[in-house]
Amino acid sequence: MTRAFYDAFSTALQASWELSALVSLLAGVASHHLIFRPFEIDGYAWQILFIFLGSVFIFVTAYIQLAGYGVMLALCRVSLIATAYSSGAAISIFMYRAFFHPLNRFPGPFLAKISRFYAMNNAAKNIKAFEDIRSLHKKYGDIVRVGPRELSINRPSAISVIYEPPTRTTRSPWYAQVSNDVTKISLNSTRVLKVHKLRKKVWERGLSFRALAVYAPRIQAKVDLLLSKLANHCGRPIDMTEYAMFFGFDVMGDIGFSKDFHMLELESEHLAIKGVHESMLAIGVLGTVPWLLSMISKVPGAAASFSRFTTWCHRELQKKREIVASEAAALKDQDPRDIISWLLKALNEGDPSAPPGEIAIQEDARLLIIAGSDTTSAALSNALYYLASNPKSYQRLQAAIKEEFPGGINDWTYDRNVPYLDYVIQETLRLKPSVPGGLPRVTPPQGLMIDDDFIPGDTVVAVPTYTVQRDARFWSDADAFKPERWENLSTEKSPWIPFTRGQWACPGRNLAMMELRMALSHIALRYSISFAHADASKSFDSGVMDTFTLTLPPLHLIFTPL
Ligand code: HEM
Repeated sequence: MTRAFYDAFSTALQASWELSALVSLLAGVASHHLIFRPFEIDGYAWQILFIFLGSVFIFVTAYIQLAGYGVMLALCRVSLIATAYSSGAAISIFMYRAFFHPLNRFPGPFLAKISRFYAMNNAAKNIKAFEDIRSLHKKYGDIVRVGPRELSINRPSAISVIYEPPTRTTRSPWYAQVSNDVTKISLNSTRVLKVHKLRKKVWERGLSFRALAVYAPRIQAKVDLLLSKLANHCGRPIDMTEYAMFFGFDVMGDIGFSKDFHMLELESEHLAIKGVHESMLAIGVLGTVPWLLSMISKVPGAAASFSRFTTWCHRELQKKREIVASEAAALKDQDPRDIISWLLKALNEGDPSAPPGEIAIQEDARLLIIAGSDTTSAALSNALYYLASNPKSYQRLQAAIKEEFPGGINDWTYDRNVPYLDYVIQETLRLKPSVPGGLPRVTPPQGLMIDDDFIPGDTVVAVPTYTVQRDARFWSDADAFKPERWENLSTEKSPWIPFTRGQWACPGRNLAMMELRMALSHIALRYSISFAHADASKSFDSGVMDTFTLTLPPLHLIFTPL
């Protein structure tokens, strides 16, 4: 058998140059249809590259050893084979995507059909993927082919079909950038429905109303600290993007780990958090081509700045473990005091909803800081931007809060409901959702129907959050900030999805609302707000970047005491 293979291989090597090129070309076409197309290879880019290079090496050696070629001739011959193979694969990919793909009946830019590099090129130009998608929908309609196998679907009816139970969609390969191994990834990267559902339970406990009651005084303390910084800057410009970011991370450090980043106190960014922010731009651009981001993130040193944050999280997790172990007996009947302790408690008690392994809890530790900080900070800055831009809405907010708390700040308690405050937050998250892009899901093999449109199986679909939340067909005066519109609207029945919906929805929604309500009501009771200079409003609005979460430019405001 081995001998027969050896003889056949040697004979094949002797084939004419034309025949070798033709066979290699066909092998490229076959690889596309038998491997690249049916299998999810996004996470294996390095392996594929190494197999390709390894094959080149084996062929060069074989031509020299078995066919008696000189080195130069062997290199030329193998270059021809490699080029023919790559061309076969590339031509096949191009032809299939451009002319034979089941998504061909959906409109979209021609280059988007061919490659995700189209989206990457757009994202790299202005880092405003959410605006790019909105323009595509204006041009092409409700369903746009935004990638070879990607559809963006700007319809309220698509929200329930794609995201809400009993949807049969799953998370797309975008979520597999770290790994597909459920023991090595965070909740947010988990794509297996059953595993995700189980893991989500412990997060829901750690972010339940009962848990929030334990965290509330510490959030209040951070609000007080933020207010003291505003008092120090009274009447002078302050960059609220920066201070809202300090606030968001300090809160998550505290209720996530019972650890203080001291960013508000020191008025500077913690080194570990700087690492996160330095990586955001790359995520915004490279995230448009998931296999490339996955590939680059595996290059040693490529994620150096992010690894400062990873190191911080691992160290804090380790310390926390020791604290939880030493306090276990004393605190037996008490609820954990921070989110990571809920996860550790589940792990220690063998609860099936605990992170399934050491790496999984490390990933969750990172997730809890990242998911909870920039999202809430962006919402706070954006709310202040809209309130400064719309003095009437701000006065109405102040009046509504004063009506509930006639004694002012000393009278304030969290348990009293101020509907207009929630309308302000909802309207802010409608116009500027902290996660503005559509969250990609894969349709089940049998496909699915959205109204009368059949979406084929294995298609990556998403409802573009920013676009659907600003569509004039679903919102009157869609681009205007009008908190009062929420008097007659429900967040669940409108195409309002800043926290997304269903099983994958944000478990931190109530915590975010708590932080935002506390911060905004305290500010409204104490200060009037205005822009620091004529350009402050415009430059803030136009400088927003889509780096998966929003990255905001400086927001220069002046707070004047009432
Ligand atoms: C205004 C603030 C916030 C917004 C707009 C927001 C939005 C979102 C969105 C859209 C997702 C889905 C992401 C995806 O599927 O890829 C998500 C997931 C998540 N969020 Fe939030 N979030 C906010 C605040 C928070 C806070 C304060 C926490 C607290 C830790 C948090 C924790 C999480 C977690 C753990 C997930 C992953 C959920 C899962 O995979 O099932 N978020 N968030």
